[in-house]
Amino acid sequence: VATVLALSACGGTTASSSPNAENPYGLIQPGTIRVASLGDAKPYTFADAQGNFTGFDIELFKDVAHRAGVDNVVFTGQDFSGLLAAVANGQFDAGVAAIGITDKRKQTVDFSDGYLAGYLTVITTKTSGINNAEGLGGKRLGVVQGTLQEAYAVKNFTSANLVRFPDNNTAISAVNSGAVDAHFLDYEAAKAYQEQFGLVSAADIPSFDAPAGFAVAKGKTAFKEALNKGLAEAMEDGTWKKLYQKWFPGSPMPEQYLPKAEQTATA
Ligand SMILES: NC(=O)CC[C@H](NC[C@@]1(O)OC[C@@H](O)[C@@H](O)[C@@H]1O)C(=O)O
Repeated sequence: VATVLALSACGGTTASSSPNAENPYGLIQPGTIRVASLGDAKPYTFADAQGNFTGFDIELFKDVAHRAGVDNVVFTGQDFSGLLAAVANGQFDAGVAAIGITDKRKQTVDFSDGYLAGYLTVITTKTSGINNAEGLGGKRLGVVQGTLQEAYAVKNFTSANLVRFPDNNTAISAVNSGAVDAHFLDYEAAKAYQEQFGLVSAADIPSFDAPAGFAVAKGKTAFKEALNKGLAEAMEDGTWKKLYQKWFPGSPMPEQYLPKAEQTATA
């Protein structure tokens, strides 16, 4: 009996992560998708007043998961810097947090198809005197550890003094307290913080070559394909457009995620 118990215990923890008939997507817990996300990247993903995760990325993922046959999705907030490793080592089934798809990141995880392409934005106070990227020279610039903003700033804002933070909230607190002169984050999150704290935008850097995708552990092919199929359906039936207009009202809408019939024939 001891042997059988030992085997079943072992099977209960490791076997479930490899796909099989009962668990075609190789989920940690069959029937539930465990997602690593962020609590402070509003309106992409954030915890609302009731502590529930919501936002564009969250609602799109839940829609896609539903189309893949899974309605039980559990979100956990964590620092961005450890998020991809946590997905890669099987702590989570997916990572959903406006995560730009890059070749470097593909060394750690696989990604779904892209679902959002936009800008990286530098925000600052009205009195900092920073009005563009050149104005960052000699200034303290906040970045969240592990983001594309960090990589971009290291390469391009060489005369700025980079200050690394675990998340946006701590970086924005540092801007508001004067501990840093500016913060470098995603465009829509920057807009939300501008409205909340009266901050202003100093530069918008296009990041269309790294659209956001859902991160999944390498080798979870059936899961990744199910997510891609759901994404394509959500784009074609206008769900993507509805969510974009809900969460990013007034922002220019990238065409490539609209229903085919609404895409102007680009040359
Ligand atoms: N949630 C975060 O802090 C992620 C920050 C950063 N996001 C970049 C991005 O994916 O944001 C959504 C879209 O604008 C993408 O074009 C962009 O690369 C990154 O992937 O590193």
